[in-house]
Amino acid sequence: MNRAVDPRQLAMDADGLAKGDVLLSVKNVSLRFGGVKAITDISFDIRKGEIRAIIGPNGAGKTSMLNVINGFYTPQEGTITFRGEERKKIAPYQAAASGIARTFQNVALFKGMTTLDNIMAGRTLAMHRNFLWQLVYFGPALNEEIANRRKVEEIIDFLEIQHIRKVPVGRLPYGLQKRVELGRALAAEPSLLLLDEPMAGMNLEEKEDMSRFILDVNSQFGTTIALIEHDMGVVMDISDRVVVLDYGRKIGDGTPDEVKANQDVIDAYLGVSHQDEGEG
Ligand SMILES: Nc1ncnc2c1ncn2[C@@H]1O[C@H](COP(=O)(O)OP(=O)(O)OP(=O)(O)O)[C@@H](O)[C@H]1O
Repeated sequence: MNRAVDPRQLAMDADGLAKGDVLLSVKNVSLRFGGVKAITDISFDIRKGEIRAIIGPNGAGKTSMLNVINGFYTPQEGTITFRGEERKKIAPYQAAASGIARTFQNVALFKGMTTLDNIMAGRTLAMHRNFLWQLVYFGPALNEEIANRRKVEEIIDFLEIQHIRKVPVGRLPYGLQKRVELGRALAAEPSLLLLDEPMAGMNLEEKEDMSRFILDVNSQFGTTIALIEHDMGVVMDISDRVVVLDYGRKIGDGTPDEVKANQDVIDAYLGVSHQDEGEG
């Protein structure tokens, strides 16, 4: 008998989700530091295959939200559901092992190590074999090492950083360090990539390059991306959907056009220049 194949099935990958399915959902999350309410009762979701931006003024709770998603902080209330698994608490290494990778506001790399070694370090997470296994099964372990190196070289080619592969990252300009950090996160082959201000401190050309790489990671690797970014031009250009926070609360959620037309968002954030705000 010839059974009809669900076309969505063909688009599914290892996690059993198709493009557009909910990959991660944040439900009624609240996070406090003593008396400071960093996040208050926030809910939103991230769909597989999309680029989702989280925006808002300084102190709105954006980084705290990423830290909840990847297990750095445990919220006092609410839950996170990732690939259908609901959880209240997860350790960062478990989040990483389950397919969530991230970059940081201030580049987090081993500054004395080369580009190649930093990206190789990011690959460690994808190595499933432990040291004892490698001792006993030297041959397969060697093959795994070769496969890992191949993947790392693929990422280096993809990010166009061949010329700096042997350079210690501490000697690189900031824009390139950010690109290496993206490579380090990609090396783990994440299904969800969290980027905390990937364009911060970059000039226009570097921002354009980074935007292109983010779009290419999304389209070529199929990686779902959630990013925090203050450059509204970039956010509105590259994001599928945007969630807007203000004083720890969600005040808007939708496509870039919907968010741009949302009066609460205009009043709280888009109406004032972020620059002016920081200087005030
Ligand atoms: N570890 C912490 N201890 C105490 N308060 C914190 C901590 N982390 C964040 N906060 C507070 O929580 C609130 C939200 O901070 P958060 O860094 O998440 O905002 P943000 O939107 O990422 O800001 P920015 O755009 O400036 O990075 C702020 O009032 C901040 O001072």
